[in-house]
Amino acid sequence: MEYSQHAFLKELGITEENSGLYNGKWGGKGDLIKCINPTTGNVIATVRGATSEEYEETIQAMIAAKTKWALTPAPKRGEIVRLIGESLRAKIVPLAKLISLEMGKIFIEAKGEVQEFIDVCDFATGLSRSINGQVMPSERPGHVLLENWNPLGLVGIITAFNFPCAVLGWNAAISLICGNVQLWKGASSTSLITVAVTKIVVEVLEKNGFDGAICSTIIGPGRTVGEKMIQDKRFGLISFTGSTDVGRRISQVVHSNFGRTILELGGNNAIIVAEDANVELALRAVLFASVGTTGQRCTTCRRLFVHESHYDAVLERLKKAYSTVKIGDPLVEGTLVGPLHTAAAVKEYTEGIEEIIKQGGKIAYGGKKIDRAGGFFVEPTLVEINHDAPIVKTELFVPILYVMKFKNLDDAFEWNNEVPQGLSSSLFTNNQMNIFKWMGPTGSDCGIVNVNVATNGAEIGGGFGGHKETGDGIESGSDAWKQYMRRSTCTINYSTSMPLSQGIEFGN
Ligand SMILES: NC(=O)c1ccc[n+]([C@@H]2O[C@H](COP(=O)([O-])OP(=O)(O)OC[C@H]3O[C@@H](n4cnc5c(N)ncnc54)[C@H](O)[C@@H]3O)[C@@H](O)[C@H]2O)c1
Repeated sequence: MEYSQHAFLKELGITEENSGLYNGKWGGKGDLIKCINPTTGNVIATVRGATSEEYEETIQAMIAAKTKWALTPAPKRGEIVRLIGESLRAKIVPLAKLISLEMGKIFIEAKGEVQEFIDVCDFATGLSRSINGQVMPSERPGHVLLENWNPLGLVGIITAFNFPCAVLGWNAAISLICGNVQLWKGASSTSLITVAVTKIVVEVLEKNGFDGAICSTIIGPGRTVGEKMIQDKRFGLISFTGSTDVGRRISQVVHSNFGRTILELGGNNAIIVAEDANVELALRAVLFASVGTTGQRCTTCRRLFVHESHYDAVLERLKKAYSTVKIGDPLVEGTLVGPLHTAAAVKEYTEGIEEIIKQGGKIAYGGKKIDRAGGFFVEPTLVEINHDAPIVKTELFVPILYVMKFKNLDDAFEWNNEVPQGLSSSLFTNNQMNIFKWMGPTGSDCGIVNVNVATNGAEIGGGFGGHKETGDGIESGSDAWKQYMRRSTCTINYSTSMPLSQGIEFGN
């Protein structure tokens, strides 16, 4: 085991063998999970997952904790979330190192991921003093018509491997100020990060006299623990971040029980470089958006549409940029591209390359697995291919960028929208007519519609989410909080008469 080589693990309370369940107390009597370092392929440490009995115990602990938390005034809940943000600030370096070590993204991006959680905590703290309902004019004399928002109760949060810390934050910070108790299931392959983040969060709750079960965590496979969660009608919301295939299953199960979901699923994001674009700006954005996080962001740029007047130059410049990108250990300064997360992802990459060639694609740069002492490394890859090749319409969760030429901007808009996914999209242009068209009804059909900015790297103040097969619901900023609460419309009669709405006279 590599455990002893990484001194920062101790600062996070990680040991060689860790408990994978927290519900007010630590447990975990289930299967042993070996946590792998994708840079070396070696085991870092182990986590013991939870059993079915422990799942039920956890739900009972959450139910027991729910009323006190729901009755705690929202600004007080906001103060707890602020303190969680402070604790994350204090641990940002070791936590970011752990994210690099276990997930594989470079340190600077890992630090940004923890910062994102901190930012959402700040946002949610402010929000805890401003979540509000409307007061509407009543049509009846002596009546008040208003809406009131209450907590949902139990919220299930299931997250993906690629943002093993921030996605919890997007959900948890908002859900907590809304008065819910939560059960978090992270991806099994990032279990050490789940344990470390849980320790930081629950320490704040316990120090401040709250039951740690408010933020429960369960570690285990999707097909067992995840399935239990989605079939459990006691959850008022299942917020799921992950692949479209799993999201489809979750949608079917939860919605068949009339449950509520937030589904943040796969993307297939495009950047369009128009004839009048600032090409230098676009090139910088494309590089970050296509090779950043080794192509494993939901918002990674996978399709690049370049106006024919810039096509050859852009492709040449990209080839050059790709050839200078430093690939290696994500914890070493200067590395820009770390490993893929798993051996399975390397297989997805090599099989993807074979399929691309079968479908007429031409490898313009890269295309090969890198043999590097046990690690899961591949070359970031540029491909020339037709916009409507079937593979272009799927999400390969690896660093492969399809580069395509267009003549008319309207065609590029149409191609942006022709895929089943609808997460993020960017247009590089200096023409205001293009900008407003891009944002309007005949423009991009995505949830994130950018101009002269990359497809990735969203700010937390805006609502984050997509459309079509990317799922529904938004997380983080804007009015995402409404999804974590139950709206009630309340009519209050403060008169001594009983007028009916719509002017109905009943039995008078
Ligand atoms: N739209 C977004 O905001 C967003 C953000 C991050 C990642 N993603 C997407 O996530 C995917 C990559 O992540 P991944 O490989 O971890 O995804 P995944 O779908 O394989 O797993 C996600 C989570 O679902 C759990 N799970 C699996 N089967 C389940 C089941 N039957 N019931 C309940 N839970 C189950 C897993 O254990 C894991 O915790 C990509 O498609 C990416 O685009 C989307």
